Amino acid sequence: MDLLRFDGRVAVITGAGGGLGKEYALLLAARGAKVVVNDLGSARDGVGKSNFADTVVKEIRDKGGVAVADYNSVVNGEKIIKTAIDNFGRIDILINNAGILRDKSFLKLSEQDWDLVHAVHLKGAYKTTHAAWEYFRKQNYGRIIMTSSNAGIYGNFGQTNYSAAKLGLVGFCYALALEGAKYNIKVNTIVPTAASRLTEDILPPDMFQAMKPDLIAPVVAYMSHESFDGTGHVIDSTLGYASKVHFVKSVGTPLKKKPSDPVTIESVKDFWPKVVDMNGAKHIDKIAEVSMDLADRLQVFENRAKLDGDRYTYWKDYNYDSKDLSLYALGVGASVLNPSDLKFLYESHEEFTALPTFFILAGMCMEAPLVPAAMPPGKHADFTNILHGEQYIEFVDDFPGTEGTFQVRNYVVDLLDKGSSAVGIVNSEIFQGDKLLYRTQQHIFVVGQGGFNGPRKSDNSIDVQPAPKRKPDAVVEQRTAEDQAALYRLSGDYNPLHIDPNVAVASGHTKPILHGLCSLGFSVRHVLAQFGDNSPANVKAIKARFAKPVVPGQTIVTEMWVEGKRVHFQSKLKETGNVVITGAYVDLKNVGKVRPSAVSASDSLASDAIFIKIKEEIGKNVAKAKSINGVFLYNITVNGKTVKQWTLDLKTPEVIEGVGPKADTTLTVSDADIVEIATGKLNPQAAFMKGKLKIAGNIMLAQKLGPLLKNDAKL
Ligand SMILES: CCCCCCC[C@@H](O)CC(=O)SCCNC(=O)CCNC(=O)[C@H](O)C(C)(C)COP(=O)(O)OP(=O)(O)OC[C@H]1O[C@@H](n2cnc3c(N)ncnc32)[C@H](O)[C@@H]1OP(=O)(O)O
Repeated sequence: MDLLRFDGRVAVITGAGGGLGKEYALLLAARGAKVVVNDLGSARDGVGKSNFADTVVKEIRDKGGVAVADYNSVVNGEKIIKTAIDNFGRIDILINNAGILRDKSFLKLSEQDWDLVHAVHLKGAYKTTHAAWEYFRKQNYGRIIMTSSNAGIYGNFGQTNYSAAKLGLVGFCYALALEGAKYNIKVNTIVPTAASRLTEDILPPDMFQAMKPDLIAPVVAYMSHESFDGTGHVIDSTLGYASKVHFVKSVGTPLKKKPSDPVTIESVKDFWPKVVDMNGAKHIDKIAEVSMDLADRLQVFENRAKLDGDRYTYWKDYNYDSKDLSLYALGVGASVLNPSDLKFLYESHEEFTALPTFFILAGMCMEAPLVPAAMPPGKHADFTNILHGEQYIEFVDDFPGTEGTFQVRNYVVDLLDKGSSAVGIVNSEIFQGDKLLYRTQQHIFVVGQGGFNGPRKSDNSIDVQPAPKRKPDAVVEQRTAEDQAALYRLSGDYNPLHIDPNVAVASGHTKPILHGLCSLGFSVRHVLAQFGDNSPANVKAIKARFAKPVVPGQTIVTEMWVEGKRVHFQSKLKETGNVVITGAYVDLKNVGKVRPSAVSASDSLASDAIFIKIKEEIGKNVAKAKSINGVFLYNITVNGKTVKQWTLDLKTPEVIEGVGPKADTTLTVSDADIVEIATGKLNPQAAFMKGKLKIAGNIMLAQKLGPLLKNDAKL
């Protein structure tokens, strides 16, 4: 990297007779700047005189640098700037470093102590800066450094005068940075902690030794360089470390429940914990954003109150298109390895459609803090303590299409007190124009925030239903991927609990957990494929409770029971046996053919059809395929005796038992072709491209079968 040089630049450094100022002067001079070494030469209380500046100038000159000494007080800042102009004809860099202390506890602090400290730090910086400003503006170039202090930012006992002046410099820097922006004048602030005349008997001796000013000088020099583009930054630096400091503002709260309520001293008291709750606090960059931010929050508040009086209500628009559907389907485990999933993944598929659970997303209200706002005084809800407890969706009109815009009304219907925890019940109604398409209900479990004497039950709650006490009618298992939550979150639930290990641990988990809706998406796919003809439009309603967390990578085992048009289900983890979804059901319009759960029914049917044809072609007896956990076992028999046996392993983590191409679709479309592919007479890729074959899964199956069957045909 090229050295950052200051050739041709003139720097004025106040208080440069020792400590930090001296280091700045030495470093800038060594890199080619002409330097005005200003120092009044007094002790740290501003009393006395010495010739420190000459010593520094000599050191610079001895090393071949260019410098002049200046003994004016910063209170006469214009004289210091004149020294630069008289000697070097210009000024490019101004480092306001001079300072004094008059430390006393506030009771003993005199007005003179106050004024003197302000005169040197704040007024001194004003005087030098004001004098330099006209030059900076004319030449369209300037670099200004203010010097603040941790005492100003955090306050320090016995330094009320100094703390006030030092924070004043931060405000000065922020405002001046705005005024200088269009003239290429960058104004920044250093918050140094270093060994200097100001700190020598304040810091412990060991620390005093380690806090060398020369570790801070490069930071200040960089911020003074022409390549430095930042402005309005406050940079804390010590011990060779630097960090940015800025203010943050809490999310805050309206001080009333509804817009029509008055703000009273009591309501302020009630809402105070939310006023000072710093979870989700953010930095605001510009003064204009303060009012914009407030307007946004008040808008949410107004929206919340729309239509529903006392309820916390929030209206929003929700847009989606085919890409959202495919991304969601991938997030809940659909895969091209599973031919019957293609219609959820491929927008050109002739049956392309959304999974029914996709539509739950419109009702998820991540952007408006509905449950947090509904919490009673002294209780709070945020991403560190909420868990998705239950979910319901009910389609009341036609199944929605593959793209659209909805108008969504979300509101909290009840806040339940479960003793140690709270449960917020959030209803959503999803409209297109005036038409209600469907509704959802979420139970948001707020860990540890109960005990506010609220109701335990709600008439508005759509409750889970226990599964029958008999062996399940079907079981489907599917492993989730390690990256499942990382993929699922891209559908809009960016709760860090699902990806950030630190947040997960802070919320009491050992690692990030899967979104409840992701596990639900898996299980509902299983139910749909098993009993719903794999047709989302066949679904009327879905309900589930998330009983235990799932970790990405675990295997979801969905157990199903058919009772009329209701398919009860529960989901277990294969690895632990834990039941993770309970009391769940899918209400169907029509229950499809009930398929045996142990065999991948549709794949088996497709391959059976192939075998019948193969039998005709090769004149051999081919036994029916059997499937054990997705591995097909085929027997070639001659005169009742097995002469050859082979397996076709369709099992991948993503292939689901019980889900495959619909047998009838497959066979009517490509019956003869499959045989031709299997016996190597037809190139499946070409057939697919010509649109002759529509279901890619058959191609996969035939491709795998082809070589095997060819060999078998030779028997
Ligand atoms: C603001 C923006 C909104 C966005 C929301 C969604 C954001 C998402 O990113 C968040 C997620 O996806 S989190 C992941 C999915 N959820 C989970 O993993 C939760 C799993 N469940 C559990 O751990 C426990 O059931 C647990 C901890 C929930 C409860 O266990 P326990 O404390 O042991 O409860 P228990 O003693 O059994 O019961 C106490 C009372 O609570 C009711 N209850 C239990 N589980 C519930 C649940 N899951 N949902 C709703 N209510 C539940 C019980 O019925 C009982 O009440 P009562 O005595 O009145 O019957």
